[in-house]
Amino acid sequence: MSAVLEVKDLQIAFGGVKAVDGLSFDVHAKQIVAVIGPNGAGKTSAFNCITGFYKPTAGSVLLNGNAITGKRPADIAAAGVSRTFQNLRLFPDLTVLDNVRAGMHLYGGQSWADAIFHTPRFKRSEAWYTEEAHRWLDFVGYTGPRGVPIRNLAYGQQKQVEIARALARKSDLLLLDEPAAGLNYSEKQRLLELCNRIRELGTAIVLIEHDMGLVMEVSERVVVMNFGKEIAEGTPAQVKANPAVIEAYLGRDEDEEVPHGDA
Ligand SMILES: Nc1ncnc2c1ncn2[C@@H]1O[C@H](COP(=O)(O)OP(=O)(O)OP(=O)(O)O)[C@@H](O)[C@H]1O
Repeated sequence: MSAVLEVKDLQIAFGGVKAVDGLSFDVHAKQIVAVIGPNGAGKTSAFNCITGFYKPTAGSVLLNGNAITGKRPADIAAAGVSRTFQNLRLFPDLTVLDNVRAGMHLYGGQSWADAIFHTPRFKRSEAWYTEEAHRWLDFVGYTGPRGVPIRNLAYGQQKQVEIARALARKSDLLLLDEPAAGLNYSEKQRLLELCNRIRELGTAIVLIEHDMGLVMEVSERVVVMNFGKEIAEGTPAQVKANPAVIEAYLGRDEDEEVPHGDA
């Protein structure tokens, strides 16, 4: 079976800094791949290249065998890539429901005329968007209020809504940038279980994550970056035992976790 995502020798430089310097990995349907590495290793820059927020200096990105390298973020999203952000990017004044609905208009098929004249087609599809939004909020296990502005919610709830919004696009590939950051223990457990249910939908997941307990439990493969370079790739067990990985984390910042911890 061909890969959902193929990243080949991806590179991006900012002035003299090679933020990503030769990253290659594949992700297949129903696979969860983690990208780990110390702060500043280049993980988010890699996500930004894959999703079109940055134009790679070299290398290629293929989605279901088709090159999406350097395309605009909206085109890459429409092609089937959804993402969440390290610092949430929701519309703070829109309601929970409208934030999720906003994620769906990419593939809505409504015309301006439908929207202006509120045609039956428009009303039908608006009702459908609302139903779908509720369905995805249920799917992620969101139990908070749905008609209030998102800015009123606790951080963990906002993160759930961001994942619901990404899922509502029904993409083949979901990129999660530090989904466990700021979550408490039980929220992390629910996230782990959610990742497994997303996998069952047939969606491929790539996650950047510092919580090594979560990474080791949820991922099939782990890609390790340090100073822009890919220093290891393998199963969680292989990566944990890799001397280059242990070395990279020993030179880490105080607040980073070591991959052989079970936290
Ligand atoms: N837009 C940019 N302009 C200049 N330098 C950048 C830009 N984006 C990233 N960098 C640099 O690229 C390097 C990699 O940063 P990046 O944010 O990708 O790392 P990261 O692995 O995601 O780190 P963290 O775990 O802290 O989020 C860093 O040195 C960073 O300062």
